[in-house]
Amino acid sequence: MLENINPTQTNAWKALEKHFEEAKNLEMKNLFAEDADRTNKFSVKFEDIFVDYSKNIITEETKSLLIDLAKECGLPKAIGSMFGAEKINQTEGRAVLHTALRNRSNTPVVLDGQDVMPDVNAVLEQMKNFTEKLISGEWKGYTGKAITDIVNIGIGGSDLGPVMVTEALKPYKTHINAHFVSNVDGTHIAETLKKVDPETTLFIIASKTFTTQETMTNANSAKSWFLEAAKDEANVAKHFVALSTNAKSVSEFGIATENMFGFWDWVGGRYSLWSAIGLPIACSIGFDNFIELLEGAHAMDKHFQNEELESNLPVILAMLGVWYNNFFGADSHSILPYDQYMHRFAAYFQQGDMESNGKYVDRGGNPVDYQTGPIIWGEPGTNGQHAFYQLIHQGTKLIPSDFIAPAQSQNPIGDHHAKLMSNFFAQTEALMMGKTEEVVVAELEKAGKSADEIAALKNFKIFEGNRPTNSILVKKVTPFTLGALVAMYEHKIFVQGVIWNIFSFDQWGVELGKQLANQILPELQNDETVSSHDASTNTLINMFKEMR
Ligand SMILES: O=P(O)(O)OC[C@H]1O[C@H](O)[C@@H](O)[C@@H](O)[C@@H]1O
Repeated sequence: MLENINPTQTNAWKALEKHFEEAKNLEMKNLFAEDADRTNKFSVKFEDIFVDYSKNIITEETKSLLIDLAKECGLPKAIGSMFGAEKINQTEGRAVLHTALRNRSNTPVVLDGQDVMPDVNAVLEQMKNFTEKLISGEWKGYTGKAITDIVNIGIGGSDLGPVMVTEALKPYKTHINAHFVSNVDGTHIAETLKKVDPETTLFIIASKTFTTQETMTNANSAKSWFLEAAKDEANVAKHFVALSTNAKSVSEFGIATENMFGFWDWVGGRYSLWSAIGLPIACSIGFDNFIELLEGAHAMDKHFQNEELESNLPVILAMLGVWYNNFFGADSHSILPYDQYMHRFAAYFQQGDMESNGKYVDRGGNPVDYQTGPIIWGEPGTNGQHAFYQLIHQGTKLIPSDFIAPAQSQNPIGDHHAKLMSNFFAQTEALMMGKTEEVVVAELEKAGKSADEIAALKNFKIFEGNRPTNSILVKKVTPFTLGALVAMYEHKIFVQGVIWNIFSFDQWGVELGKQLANQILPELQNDETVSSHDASTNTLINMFKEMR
């Protein structure tokens, strides 16, 4: 079990507070000037991933105190508890075993006296058979045609992972086209159905609980649309499969048990792309590539489990995050992939991180008196540069950022990649080095500005610099590397949850809105004036009824 340790009461935290009083004035460029070996000291190479974290406001002392904090908060034991199948998702009484889904070494993972690996392998085998039949065209639709399109209907963890990965690995795409419907807004399903043909489309209904309003509504609409063409209910079996832990509701929906791909309550929704929820990924990039994705994640799992904390990637990234979040007061963290295919990566980790660590109650059940999970955001470079980087460079907020880029482009056209990468390198350099008054003035003089003009302009053109970044350079975004990257961020989130003394694997915060929506829905289904809510909500509902 995870211990209940208030991080702020540890010796390491107190030492960090003291250390911060000096460290907050450190200038990274001076640290580089003083130590030629800095990048060597503050970087890790793992497989085809190079993480340079030397552009952070840290010294060796900072790092060692952060590692002390991790130890004092019981991190090594907590890692053992997760991999050891202890029920560390305490508020739901569940183990946290997404690592078992990609346990390619197949060593037993024993939960409640039973090895879960035979079940994991059986579902993988079922996924393999299905994927191969679908891709080869052996699986036929109701008119005897092969399937060309899949539509995944799911939301949150049953959507974001598969979307992110199928986009990131598009260069590995088979001829199967993958579509994703998540929003209950009818537009999402309507626009998707315009693109597909009922004879050649397979719907994958993805929902861990199989009760989620959005997914069930979209699934029913898809079924009606399909039956308009296919008529006979018996045809549903050829065009609908389910990914779920809830066999009963799946069969009530009309999907045969043999077309259901199961997983277990020890797989959290936002950690489920490695499970049956990954079926659209396997259909989209082929089963062998899906296995490569699992292999990459497994390699990172082993690194996380076995590597010393000092050179352990998820631990380092997590502790840097704690440094900025809790000592510098940074309230957000941006993820900036310089890879167009990774355009949903930040969105994916918005759920991964914010649903895991957006909590104010500690493991003892009491409100925390320190900051927990940051706001996660980001867009691909270079688009972000022309949108929000202004604020990262010259705003009043400190925004630690992860820059991610592949050395090899999947589309090496002309000098596109060199240009993209020149921006990747330039941005982190600019964020650290800034631009001094001296340089600004010299530039303005060179441009022929008068002394008055220079005085009026110069402050706007100065960049303070000293803005922290991590650079994550990978050889190429392959299934293996992507798997490793995703697992790296997953474990980073786990480490931070351990430090912040919160439960990272429940998500009670999504319940209240759902409950209230369920109460409001019947009120929208008649024309009566509503008066059961607060004045604002009543006015809005009644206005809606008038306007519709
Ligand atoms: O797969 P399901 O059960 O449809 O849940 C979809 C999503 O629902 C809620 O928003 C949360 O519980 C998420 O974690 C989950 O991913």
